[in-house]
Amino acid sequence: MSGPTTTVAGVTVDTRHWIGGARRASAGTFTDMSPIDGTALGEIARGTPVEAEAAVAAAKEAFPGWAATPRTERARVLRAVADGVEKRIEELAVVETADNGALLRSHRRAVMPRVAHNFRFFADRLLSLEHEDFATRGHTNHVSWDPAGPCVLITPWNAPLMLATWKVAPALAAGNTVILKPAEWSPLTASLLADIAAGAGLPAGVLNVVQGYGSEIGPTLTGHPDVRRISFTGSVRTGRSVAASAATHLTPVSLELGGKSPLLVFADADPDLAAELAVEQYDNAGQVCLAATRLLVEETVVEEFTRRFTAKAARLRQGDPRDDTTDIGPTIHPRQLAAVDGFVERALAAGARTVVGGHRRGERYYAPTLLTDVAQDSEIVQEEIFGPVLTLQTFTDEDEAVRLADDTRFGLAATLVTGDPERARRVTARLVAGTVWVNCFYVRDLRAPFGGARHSGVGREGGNWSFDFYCDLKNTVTGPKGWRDHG
Ligand SMILES: NC(=O)c1ccc[n+]([C@@H]2O[C@H](COP(=O)([O-])OP(=O)(O)OC[C@H]3O[C@@H](n4cnc5c(N)ncnc54)[C@H](O)[C@@H]3O)[C@@H](O)[C@H]2O)c1
Ligand SMILES: O=C/C=C/C=C(\O)C(=O)O
Repeated sequence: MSGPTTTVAGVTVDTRHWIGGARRASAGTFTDMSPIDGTALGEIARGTPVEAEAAVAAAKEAFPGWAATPRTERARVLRAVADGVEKRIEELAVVETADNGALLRSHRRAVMPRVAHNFRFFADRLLSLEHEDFATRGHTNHVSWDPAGPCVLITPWNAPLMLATWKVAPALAAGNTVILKPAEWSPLTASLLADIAAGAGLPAGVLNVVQGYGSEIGPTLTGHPDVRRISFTGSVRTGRSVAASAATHLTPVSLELGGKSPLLVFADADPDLAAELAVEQYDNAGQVCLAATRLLVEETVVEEFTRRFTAKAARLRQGDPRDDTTDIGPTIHPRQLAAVDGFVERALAAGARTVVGGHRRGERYYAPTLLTDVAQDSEIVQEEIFGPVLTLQTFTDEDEAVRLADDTRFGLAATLVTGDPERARRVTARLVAGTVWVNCFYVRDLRAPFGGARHSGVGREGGNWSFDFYCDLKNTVTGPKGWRDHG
């Protein structure tokens, strides 16, 4: 099992780093376990600062060539990567499910197609990047997006390849080179991406993948003087240390962090839609940064809402994520399960009441849970749990709804269910959130900005915002005499 490759669900995955267009081992390894049943999937190269340095050096060396590659050629290569992903959707899906325990049917139908779309979208966007030129007293201002340099991209385990490629694609499109550091609980699809990118003709050193524990290699990457951008998705705590480390060289950082988003259900809402959207929050066993985990329901409809919610929740099937009839899979790691359990135990001890669930199912699964009788300032309402645990609170009017919704340190997303468009406009304007969904959830258009307010993050990615982040914007001012008089 400690060879240079491992076989997962019939797919061969190289377990070494990918640096400068070659595979490279480390002296040590770590064991990658499947959340489905705890089987060891492989011994993964455990990066040290030596490999992290080598990856930055490779990215630095490859940068001038890739930056000078015409946009059309960069776009062509990224589209070839998208084609490569599409050819291997089944393999990527089965490996990702083995590695992070999210539903196989979602990986097949939605997530891996989205991975391909990430590449195709940013390839297209690159070719349409245009700013108008502005004239100032006869001078012309021309804005260009220059490649910035090596980018460090650090990603979490809850949607490994989707979140990695959401950064890798725009960073590469922009003409940068990349050092990708996948999460240690789900490193496998990043290694497959390296194979796919190489097969698509991405030159050596343009994409590098270094595996290992964040605490062991993260600081070398984030505090490196040759790194020009850092994009991080993960917890608030790690985000803070990434930002502190980036400050050493004033490296610009984009942070997509945690959330504790509200779902507001007004009395004028379609009751079935409200319950449907609420139950959707158990997707991926609640391990979704955007999840609306705080159900805020107008008092007059809370009984009906609870009845419908409970009926729908009772129909959810929890079990093996490879089974097509499963709705909710395992928690990523027994340590995460213990953390979820701890949150619920403490909430119950503080007086919360269980409406649904409230317990483990064996060593790897946590039952979908709804708790009520929770205080606004309690841990269960204020802290991100990252498990299938929702809280239910009521409000009596719009003001109280907004006050409760905005009263955490987060601001990633909010979902409203209402039949009144005027109310939707009023409430949306008062919510602190990077994304507000009205009568829907999780609909994503890559042209839109994505990110969070307050502790949910810094900056926005998506559409041109991604290029604004990954590029050094340059304004060129040309004098009124133009070129003729200056030879
Ligand atoms: N806002 C978003 O877009 C978004 C999306 C998905 C997940 N998340 C958040 O991610 C969290 C769950 O993911 P997680 O548990 O993997 O997060 P995490 O912060 O523990 O780890 C994220 C990544 O950071 C690395 N890391 C750890 N220490 C580091 C250090 N000192 N320097 C550099 N890198 C380091 C890890 O190895 C991993 O690759 C949740 O808080 C969730 O809300 C946010
Ligand atoms: O769990 C978090 C999911 C984040 C989603 C995105 O970043 C996206 O859809 O691009």
